[in-house]
Amino acid sequence: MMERVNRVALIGTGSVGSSYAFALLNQGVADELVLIDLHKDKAEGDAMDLNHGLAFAPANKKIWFGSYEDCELADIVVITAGANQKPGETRLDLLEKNTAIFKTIVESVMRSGFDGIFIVATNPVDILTYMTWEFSGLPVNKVIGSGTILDTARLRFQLSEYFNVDTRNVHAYIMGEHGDSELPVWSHANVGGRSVFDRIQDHPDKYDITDLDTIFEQVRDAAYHIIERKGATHYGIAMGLVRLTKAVLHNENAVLTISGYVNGSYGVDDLYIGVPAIVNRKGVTEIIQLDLNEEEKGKFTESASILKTTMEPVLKKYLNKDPQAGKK
Ligand SMILES: NC(=O)C1=CN([C@@H]2O[C@H](COP(=O)(O)OP(=O)(O)OC[C@H]3O[C@@H](n4cnc5c(N)ncnc54)[C@H](O)[C@@H]3O)[C@@H](O)[C@H]2O)C=CC1
Ligand SMILES: CC(=O)C(=O)O
Repeated sequence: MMERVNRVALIGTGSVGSSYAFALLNQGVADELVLIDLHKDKAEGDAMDLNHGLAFAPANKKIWFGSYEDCELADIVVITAGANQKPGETRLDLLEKNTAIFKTIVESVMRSGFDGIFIVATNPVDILTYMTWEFSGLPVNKVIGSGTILDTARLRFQLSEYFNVDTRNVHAYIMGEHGDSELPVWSHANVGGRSVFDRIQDHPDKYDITDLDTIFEQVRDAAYHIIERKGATHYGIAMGLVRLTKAVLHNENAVLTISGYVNGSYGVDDLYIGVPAIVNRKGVTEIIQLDLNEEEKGKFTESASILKTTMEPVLKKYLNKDPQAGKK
């Protein structure tokens, strides 16, 4: 019996989108990839360019420049379209213009008859994931934001440099807003199974607990540092999005820090926010409830409250909804 081919539709082939398409092709993850962008020439040019790499790709794939009708048969629609931060701008500053863009995009995707999984990366990602869920009418498990997947990868990298251990043996999460109010979950961070606190105590000559603050600042502010230098960040998030795509298409039950719908856990209601979650072919099947310490709980609640307050104007304007109303 022939296995059904899987299809990813990518909306937005700018820096993040085209890097994602390139990484997806190189890792041989999707059978079909359709590229869609308001700037049609860019999407068409990318499709042509990527097709010229097929001879060197791990498997034969189909890539084309398409339209919203192609989303009907897509397993996943990845959205990386919209404005990015200019130097000095925060992610939250992008809310108004990107919500307007998302309304058009998500409604166009849904008109095609799409019934797959949305993966959202555009900023502010937590709020735009919420808006995608509302605009689409799909169940919460089928709408996923990249959340703190990139921040978690940045934290693992910084810790791996500090402790001189392979990044893949460092386990630590960033939770909360993908943005300035995010938090490191030190209480569950470990290197090769040994907690970061124990590891620091094991080598007091080399390590100091106060260095963790500097490590976190580097993670939280990484996007600003990169944007100052080259105008955008795209490779890290592109690889994070491929990781998420693979978790869905390969039904992995992978634990990733994504922007998931939280309604009751972590003391938060009716919000998309960065949390560890189990991801498989159905999307997000479980938000993992960690035992955060008091300081972490406080920071998570504060981050959630910042997101709620920030999203108030778009909830009112587009959905006539009061974000403080709580549980649905
Ligand atoms: N979640 C994360 O961790 C990260 C998120 N981002 C975000 O990703 C988004 C994209 O960033 P870049 O790729 O650097 O921007 P970019 O400006 O290079 O690309 C944006 C693309 O969106 C397209 N677009 C705009 N309106 C559209 C519409 N209505 N329909 C279809 N396509 C449309 C543009 O033509 C352009 O090709 C930004 O919001 C950025 O902040 C960036 C890095 C990391
Ligand atoms: C731009 C952005 O969201 C990031 O690199 O984290």
